[in-house]
Amino acid sequence: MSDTDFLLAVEGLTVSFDGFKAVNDLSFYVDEREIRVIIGPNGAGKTTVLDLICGKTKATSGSIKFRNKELTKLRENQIVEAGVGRKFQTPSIYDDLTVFENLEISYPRGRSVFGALAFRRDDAVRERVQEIAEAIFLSDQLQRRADFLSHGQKQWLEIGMLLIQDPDLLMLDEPVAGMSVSERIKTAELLHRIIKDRSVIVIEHDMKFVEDIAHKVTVLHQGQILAEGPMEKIKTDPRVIEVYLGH
Ligand SMILES: Nc1ncnc2c1ncn2[C@@H]1O[C@H](COP(=O)(O)OP(=O)(O)OP(=O)(O)O)[C@@H](O)[C@H]1O
Repeated sequence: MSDTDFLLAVEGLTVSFDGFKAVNDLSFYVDEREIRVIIGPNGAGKTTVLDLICGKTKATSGSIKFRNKELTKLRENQIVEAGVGRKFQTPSIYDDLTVFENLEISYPRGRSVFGALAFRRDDAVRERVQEIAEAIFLSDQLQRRADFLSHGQKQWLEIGMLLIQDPDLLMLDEPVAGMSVSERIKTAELLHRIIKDRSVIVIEHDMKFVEDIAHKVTVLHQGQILAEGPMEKIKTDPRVIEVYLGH
């Protein structure tokens, strides 16, 4: 297949579990600096799509090109190194560490194998932690143990732990589940700010939040695309209302 200008090009992607095609000949394309939201009923294949992109699940057939690099042949850690970050539904932060420490341990390991310039790196790490903490609304919580944070703050911290690795594509599975209204608004703000130099794919069920963030919405149904486009169009699409929004 030819090279594309898209950040992510998914083509003919299929995964079959014991003959059941959870994702079935799926193709979609994500632009640079785009927020793409994937919606659809339970079991539509949304989480499986993210699992395929990050290499947690191997495709049966099809292609996933990220900056024209084929991801289906790579291992999970190679996909992370290529610049793809993934946040799962349940936070995987270290409860007994502070916010600072959680961010610090997520800072990507330097290329200097011998630890040269370590003291300069420390400064760089501190600066970067500070910068990320500000972006995720936690700069006044740096010395707080993570288990004392609110549910929403924990979600932000985990986003911060991915952001500190500076991924070009960030994938979030229901990031605002369980958040208060004001936390949801701040999360939308956060996403709009971080796409200055990356793209984001979000799985979401909260339609108000989808409206606030999505540049484009992809509606999945039975492992295939039912509809795709801006939210204003998706909202009024009779097929989407029938299988999802109307419920
Ligand atoms: N490892 C697996 N083995 C067998 N079946 C699987 C596996 N992973 C997912 N499935 C099936 O694939 C289908 C799609 O699941 P998936 O979790 O991707 O849906 P979803 O759209 O994310 O749903 P939800 O909104 O409920 O999270 C489901 O029928 C699920 O049972």
